[in-house]
Amino acid sequence: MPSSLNVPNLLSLSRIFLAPLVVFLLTVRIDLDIPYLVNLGLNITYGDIFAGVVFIIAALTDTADGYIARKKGIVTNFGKFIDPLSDKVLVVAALISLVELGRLPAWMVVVIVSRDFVVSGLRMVAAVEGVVIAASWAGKAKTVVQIVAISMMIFNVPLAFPAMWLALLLTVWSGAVYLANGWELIVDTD
Ligand SMILES: O=P(O)(O)OC[C@H](O)CO
Repeated sequence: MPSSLNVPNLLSLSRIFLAPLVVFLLTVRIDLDIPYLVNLGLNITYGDIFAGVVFIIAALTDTADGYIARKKGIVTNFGKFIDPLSDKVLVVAALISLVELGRLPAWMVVVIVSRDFVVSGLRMVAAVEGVVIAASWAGKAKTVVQIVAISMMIFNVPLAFPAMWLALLLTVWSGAVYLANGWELIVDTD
C-alpha cells in the first residue's frame, strides 16, 4: 500500500500552511502598508504583491501535486481527500481577506463556502459507502478560474470582479454536477 506521506500529499498540505501567510500579508498591513505604486498606476501595496506571490506559489502546488502523483503512480485516497480540501482552505482564506479589504462582497464568499460544504458533505456520505469522490474536471476548472480571479483581486487589476463572477458561476455549476453524479449515493443512504 502506498504511503500517504509522499511528496504530492506534502505539497497539498503546504497550501494549508501557506493560507495563514496569505491572510497575514493581505490583512496585517501595519508595516507592509508602504506607499502605493502610483508610478505604475496600480492601486496596490507591497503587502498585496507579497500576498499575491505567495498565493500563486501555493496555487501552483495544486498543479504539481496531481502531476507528480499520477506520473509516479503514487495516487492515494488521502491525496484525493487532502488535495481539494487544501484548495478550499487556501481559496477561502484569500476570499475572506478580500472581504475584509472591501474588495469582495461577503455574499459571494457565502455562496462559494456553502457549495464547498455541500460537496465535502457529499464526499463524506460517499466515503461511508466506501466510494472516494476525487476532484472532477468541472471542479478542477472551477479551482483554476477561482485562483486566477482571486489573484486578479489581490493585485487589484481591472476585470477582477467579472473574473470573480465567472468563478462563482463555475463554482455553483461544478457543485451541481457533483450532486447530480452522486445523487444515487445520497438517496440510497440509510
Ligand atoms: O471539486 P472540488 O471543489 O472538490 O475541488 C477540486 C479541486 O480543487 C481540484 O484540485
